[in-house]
Amino acid sequence: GLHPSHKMVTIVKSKKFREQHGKILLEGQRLITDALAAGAQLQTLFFSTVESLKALPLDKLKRVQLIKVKFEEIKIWSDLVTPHGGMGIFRRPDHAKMKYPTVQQENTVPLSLICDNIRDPGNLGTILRSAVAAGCSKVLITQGCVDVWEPKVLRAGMGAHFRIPVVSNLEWEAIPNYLSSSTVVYVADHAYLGAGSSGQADNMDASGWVSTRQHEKQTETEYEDSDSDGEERDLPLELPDVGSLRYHDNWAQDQTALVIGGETHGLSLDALLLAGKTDGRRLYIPMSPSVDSLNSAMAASILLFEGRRQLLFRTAEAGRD
Ligand SMILES: C[S@@+](CC[C@H](N)C(=O)[O-])C[C@H]1O[C@@H](n2cnc3c(N)ncnc32)[C@H](O)[C@@H]1O
Repeated sequence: GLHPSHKMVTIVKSKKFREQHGKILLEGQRLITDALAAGAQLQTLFFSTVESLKALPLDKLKRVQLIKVKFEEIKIWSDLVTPHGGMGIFRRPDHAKMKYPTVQQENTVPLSLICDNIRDPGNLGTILRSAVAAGCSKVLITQGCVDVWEPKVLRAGMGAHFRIPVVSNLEWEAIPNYLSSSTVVYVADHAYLGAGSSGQADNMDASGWVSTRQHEKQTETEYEDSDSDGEERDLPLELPDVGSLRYHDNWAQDQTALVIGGETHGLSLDALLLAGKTDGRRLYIPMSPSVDSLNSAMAASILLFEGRRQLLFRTAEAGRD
């Protein structure tokens, strides 16, 4: 029969357990090492050979419950093809208490990523991996997204969770608390709406919204889901008139945040409202007319690397005079 730990691992893999007990499961030597280096707290480690233990920082294993199991058992539990280095049960990391790699911190640009309704774990992990590679300073993840500690997200993230602050489970109202007050929020949108009347202060009423409703079709299809949590809320009578820029136009100037929408739900109304409030724009990657939209992770990568390029270029320009 199976080792009693089998049940334990199966349970730790469930979202309910992660939420109720504040624990996560990490597999493989690389991820476990990354997590330990960032200060995540390992509680229980399942390992199959003493060899695999040696690859881990021994000083960090002092107060850890070590459980030796047969390699065959780890293979049954693991999502990895070659699950060397075992499986560790960690306390769910608190971004405020983590220590991220210095080389990563030295290479960030003032670019934050906000994930909105990303439901697919492979996409979310891929997006995190790109965000780290593009030198984002942090990633904010709203409640409409898949759990960032789900094994598939961790696997696709390739250690991204332990390289920059990833703040998850956020309500939209809390997002501004994680952005400096000068941050301009841009939203990735596969629909190109033209310049809109954004920026033309004479069209705006006192609240900063403009009162033209140019894009009837979009307001009906894209935002149907924005209040599906059953909560009654006062929607603005008009959508904020947030105009579009192409991704290669100048947008990343100073403190910048980028919102990426989900696979089926797209952008939320909250995202657009925040873009409107901060004088941001929609960002559009021009596509062949036969294509409706790009995959969320693909769009995120293109925009993040372009944002990085623009931010670095501006810094270089400023440094010259
Ligand atoms: C698959 S698309 C969303 C499609 C969804 N059915 C909808 O109606 O909104 C996923 C997300 O990727 C981003 N995206 C996709 N294609 C894009 C493009 N060409 N330009 C800018 N962002 C794009 C947007 O943030 C979008 O919400």
